[in-house]
Amino acid sequence: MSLIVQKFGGTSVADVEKIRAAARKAIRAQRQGHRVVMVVSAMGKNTDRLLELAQEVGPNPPAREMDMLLSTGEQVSVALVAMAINALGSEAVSLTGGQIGMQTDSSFSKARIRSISTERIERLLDEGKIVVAAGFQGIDNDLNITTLGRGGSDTTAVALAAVLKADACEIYTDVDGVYTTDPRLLPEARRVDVISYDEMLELASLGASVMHNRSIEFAKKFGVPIHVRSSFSDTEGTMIVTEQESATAPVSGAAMTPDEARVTILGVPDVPGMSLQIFSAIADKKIAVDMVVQNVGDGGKADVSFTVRRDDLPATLQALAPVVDKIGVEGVTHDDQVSKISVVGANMPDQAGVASEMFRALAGAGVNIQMITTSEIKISALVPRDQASIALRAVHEGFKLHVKPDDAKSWSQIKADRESGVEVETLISRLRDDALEALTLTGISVLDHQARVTLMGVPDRPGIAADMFERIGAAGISVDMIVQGYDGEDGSTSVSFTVPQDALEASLKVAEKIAASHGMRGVQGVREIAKVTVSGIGLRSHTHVATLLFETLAGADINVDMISTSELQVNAVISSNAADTAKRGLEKVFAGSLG
Ligand SMILES: Nc1ncnc2c1ncn2[C@@H]1O[C@H](COP(=O)(O)OP(=O)(O)O)[C@@H](O)[C@H]1O
Ligand SMILES: N[C@@H](CC(=O)OP(=O)(O)O)C(=O)O
Repeated sequence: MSLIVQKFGGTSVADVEKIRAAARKAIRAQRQGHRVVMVVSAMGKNTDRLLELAQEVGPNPPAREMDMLLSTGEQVSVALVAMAINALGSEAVSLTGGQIGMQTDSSFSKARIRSISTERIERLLDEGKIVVAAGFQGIDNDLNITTLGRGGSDTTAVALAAVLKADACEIYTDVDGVYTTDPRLLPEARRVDVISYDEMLELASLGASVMHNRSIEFAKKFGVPIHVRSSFSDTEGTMIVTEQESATAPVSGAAMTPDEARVTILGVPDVPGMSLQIFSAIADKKIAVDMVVQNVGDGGKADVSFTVRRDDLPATLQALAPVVDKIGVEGVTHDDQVSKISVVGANMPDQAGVASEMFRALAGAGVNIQMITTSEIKISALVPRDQASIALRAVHEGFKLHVKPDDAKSWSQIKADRESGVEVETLISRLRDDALEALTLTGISVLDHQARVTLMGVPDRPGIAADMFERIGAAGISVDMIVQGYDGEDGSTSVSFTVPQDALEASLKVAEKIAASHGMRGVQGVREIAKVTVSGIGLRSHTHVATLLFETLAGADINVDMISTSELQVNAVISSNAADTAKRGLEKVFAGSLG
């Protein structure tokens, strides 16, 4: 008998009528012959209300008590959903996270799942019951209640689908699928039939709140197909699977993270270990650092810029104060009026000019780009917050995301193309019962024979990045990593990018011309660099990967020139002659996580 996991988010159980509608969906699935496990979130905005209540009682509530409080939201809704099912004539049993045997670590408010025991659920299903499980919560070794982080019910659902080897995992929500961008922000956004795990993982961590990013890590790791669909209709939604919708479209989705803050540390001594000191001080405070750009400045000094969530800015500055004093920098600037706009596309690595197209779209809308980072399948630009909405619309329009690509495939076509279910079987056999959410790395690689070009004193105004990368593209040079920092002192920034070593001369020639036409300070070229890449699943949520990378490189006296991070990769550009040492060091450090 097939098994379906159905997850209902807060908006889908916001009132009694919606609870009844959710109950009817589960009953219908059961009457169609499926065994049904529901995962339910707290009603409507209940979690927000509980958070406000805690703040009213006093500042800085203990993390353990917060989880105790927040978990009550789900306890209310599972009981009501089970009652609704019983009232409609079917049998249901509600279970808390502890009762479904959801064992987590003890990181309150962001606990990771260790294991799930399925016996009780299976027994109840065998008895013909619908199991209504509380999303978002678990218990640690000491039976403390933990929560998985905001939006974590998606992760509960996908994890349950994985361990129960469910035939389907349906995420019911208030939109009828995944769109090319948040349809509430951009009504012209298009619903996609299919999106790949990699694309959804990046989009989810870049602001597409429709899915919790860790649920996609799970789905990718264990090959769980996810169906995102509407609670309020029966239309087919979006399938999140290994495959992507189009084999040619350079960009599949765009996202905005509105509340970001930028911090720039000016004049950091350009010697090994500096980044480590800076970022480990911040990591110690459990603050997630996002876009990291290190620009090689003049005279052996570097400017290090990064972004954090706007709420985390005060704590970040506090954590930095002793470090910057110790290492002796020239100054620290910050701006909490910035937003991040990102585009994501699995076909990006095969196509030149995607970055310049994004920069052109932003320039066309008069948007000034303050920072840029690129990685394998995403490009992010930091923009002033008051321009964020026009920036999102501009990139959505620029890449014609409202238009379905000619070669777009439907889920049924993709399914038909699949040879067999073998791949899923092998993935499921990788289930490890003791550390379901443990870090999984897929490789450590070195891309050697690269060169770096840096343009210094780049004027901080709209259109410069677009012009720069269009001219480089027109010269037939393919650019890999791009980073643009922000120094905020004299209003100029610097931009670095990597190219194959044999394209260095040509790149420098174009760069000199660009520098002359925009009155830039100068151009620097470095031959013999290499990009070291750690690849895996969910690397941004496993924040210690970047810290360990810095630590390992600093420990081997290796200086990091450029950095970029994404959900799939952490990249560091270093000198070619240090590449082997770096690779060996990293392989040793990450030995336990390499799959
Ligand atoms: N790319 C996207 N596609 C669809 N919805 C998105 C996207 N990005 C953000 N969203 C937002 O996600 C919302 C659904 O997530 P959420 O409010 O957490 O629902 P739930 O309560 O069901 O978990 C939608 O209403 C939509 O505004
Ligand atoms: N109730 C929790 C968990 C959750 O996943 O909710 P939702 O499914 O409504 O995003 C929260 O608000 O974060």
